[in-house]
Amino acid sequence: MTTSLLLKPVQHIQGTILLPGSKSISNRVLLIASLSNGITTITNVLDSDDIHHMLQALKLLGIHYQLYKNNTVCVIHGVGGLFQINNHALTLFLGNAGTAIRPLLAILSLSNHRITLTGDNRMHERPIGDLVNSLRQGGAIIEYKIKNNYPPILIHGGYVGGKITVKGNISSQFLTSLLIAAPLAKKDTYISVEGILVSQPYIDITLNIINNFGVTITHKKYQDFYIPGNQTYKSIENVQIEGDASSASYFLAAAAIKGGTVCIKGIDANSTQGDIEFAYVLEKMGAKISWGDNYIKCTKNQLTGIDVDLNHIPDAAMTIAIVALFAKGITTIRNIYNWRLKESDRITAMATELRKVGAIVQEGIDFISIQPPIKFHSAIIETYNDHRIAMCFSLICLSEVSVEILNPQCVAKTFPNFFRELNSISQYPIESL
Ligand SMILES: O=C(O)C1=C[C@@H](OP(=O)(O)O)[C@@H](O)[C@H](O)C1
Ligand SMILES: C=C(OP(=O)(O)O)C(=O)O
Repeated sequence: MTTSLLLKPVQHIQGTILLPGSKSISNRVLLIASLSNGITTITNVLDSDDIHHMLQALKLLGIHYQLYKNNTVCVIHGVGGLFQINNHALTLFLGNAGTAIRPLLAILSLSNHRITLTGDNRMHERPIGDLVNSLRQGGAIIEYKIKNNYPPILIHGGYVGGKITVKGNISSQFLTSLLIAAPLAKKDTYISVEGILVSQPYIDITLNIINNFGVTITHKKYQDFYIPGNQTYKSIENVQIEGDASSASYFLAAAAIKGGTVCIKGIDANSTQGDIEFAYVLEKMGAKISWGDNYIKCTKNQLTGIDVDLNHIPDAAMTIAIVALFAKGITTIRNIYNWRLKESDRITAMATELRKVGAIVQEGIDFISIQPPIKFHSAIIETYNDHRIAMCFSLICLSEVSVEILNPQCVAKTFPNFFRELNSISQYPIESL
């Protein structure tokens, strides 16, 4: 049965949001802490589906950890090397978490066993062939269980490193996965990136975390990477996860469209996440942004459409497509082909739903162009089981019409409390209370 959530028009936006931890950082730190040589205490861990899938997999792989404070604190007992797997024929279900299945594939290719990685239906449509090809170049034996290039996959191990190439144009998560595995490989690894590398700031997140766990990777302009093998990640006593910059985008946008002012706590200009750049894009569109120590503030102002390449911030870029509805003139978002390969075909999904609320939308293979509606249409929004479509379209309640969001629970992938948080900064007209 499909459930739905009706969001009534909001009159004003004002307040403070305390951000949950970053998905990208949480899953990387949980994995690397598990491979490290001691105990790591991680605070502000995100409590969401993507992280539960990683934690469940780590448990099945023999990692001991304790969770506290509603799963936001995790004490991990690292194994100081590869997983010590007792059950040699495991199946790990990873939902639709790209940040779980892809790095785990690379790490599990380093030891010998029979481990199947699988996920939900959409995961079986998300390509992983480029990563498998790179691992095979380094000796890995990996089989596709249903369809070539897609999960589920069966890993036999055999990966030793050496000279490999990886394609950069589909997902940066492939390179991230190779980088996380490389220090534990028997041989030194040389990775050469073929073609353009998409979503580059996520590589900085990876390099930064790897570096914090005591391993240095050298590279030339994100094209050629060198990683000595036979290394050990060194556990860190305490790691504090930054707030999630992609999740911040919805509240920054809400303020820009309908504020008042919203103060977002948990990130600032020093964030290691590329999606922090969203605030600068919003500023370019006209919003008033100010930065402080561990917070960003955004205040409403007249918004104007822009023409931008947002390849580097694909997740937060979706929120710009919604801000475009409230801006003067046309907004074009370019170089976003890989939107099509994520939780849904996000270019087609966004175009379809944006048209429902009255926008005139042009969709290309790698761009979307949005002309705002003269008058908003109240609509029932299909969310395609994509958390970001649900969170983006909830902002339609900042127009003069209500919006109904189908399957609102899908936000649990990265932000289970999203609607509660949005409500906490929303003020309603007296008559709708
Ligand atoms: O490495 C990461 O944490 C991520 C990288 C990005 O994916 P792509 O590199 O596939 O664009 C992003 O969309 C995803 O939500 C998280
Ligand atoms: C693309 C996303 O997720 P994943 O980490 O599964 O790729 C996302 O969160 O928008």
